[in-house]
Amino acid sequence: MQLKVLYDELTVRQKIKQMAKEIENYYKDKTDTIYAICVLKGSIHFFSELVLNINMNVDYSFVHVSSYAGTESTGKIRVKSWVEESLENKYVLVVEDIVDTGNTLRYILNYLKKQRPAELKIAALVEKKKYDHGIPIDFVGFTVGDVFLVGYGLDYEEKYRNLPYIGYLE
Ligand SMILES: O=P(O)(O)OC[C@H]1O[C@H](OP(=O)(O)OP(=O)(O)O)[C@H](O)[C@@H]1O
Ligand code: HPA
Repeated sequence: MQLKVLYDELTVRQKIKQMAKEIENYYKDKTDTIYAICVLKGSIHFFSELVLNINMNVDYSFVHVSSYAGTESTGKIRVKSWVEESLENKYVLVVEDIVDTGNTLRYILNYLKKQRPAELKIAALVEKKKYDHGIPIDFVGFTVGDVFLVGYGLDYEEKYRNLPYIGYLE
């Protein structure tokens, strides 16, 4: 398989800055603190870059879930760690690197909703339109079709996560 660049480093960083401004504008009249949840492992770089560019108070939390084998979703979500604090009355922003089948996000949202946050919003660096996942994403970076992406946190069998750009395997 050959690795090709889809969005170079500058394009990714500029997009994340733009998303950070959108997010800031959305929250600034609602709350003084965003409770951002990073979905590990894939969202690590997006999360870090995003919160560094949001000019308001952001509390961090992490969930670690996985469901992929190679390029296919197994459909079974394995939870490796979960949020420990109460989410009650918090302005929760779930930060995902990619929404593909939507299985991961659906699972996460289902549990987070039960914790009665004031609001539950979603930011995704990439939304894939291969399936109709049916989940409205509030803040989207890039929209792609049927292509398997790597880099900027996205992996293929744990490889390529640390590429500073988003590429695809052909
Ligand atoms: O919409 P879906 O089809 O569920 O795909 C999206 C999820 O898949 C990837 O995680 P993965 O399970 O590969 O774990 P990782 O984040 O540790 O790579 C990605 O980081 C998303 O969380
Ligand atoms: O395109 C992808 N790349 C890496 N991980 C993923 N998880 C869902 N879709 C993808």
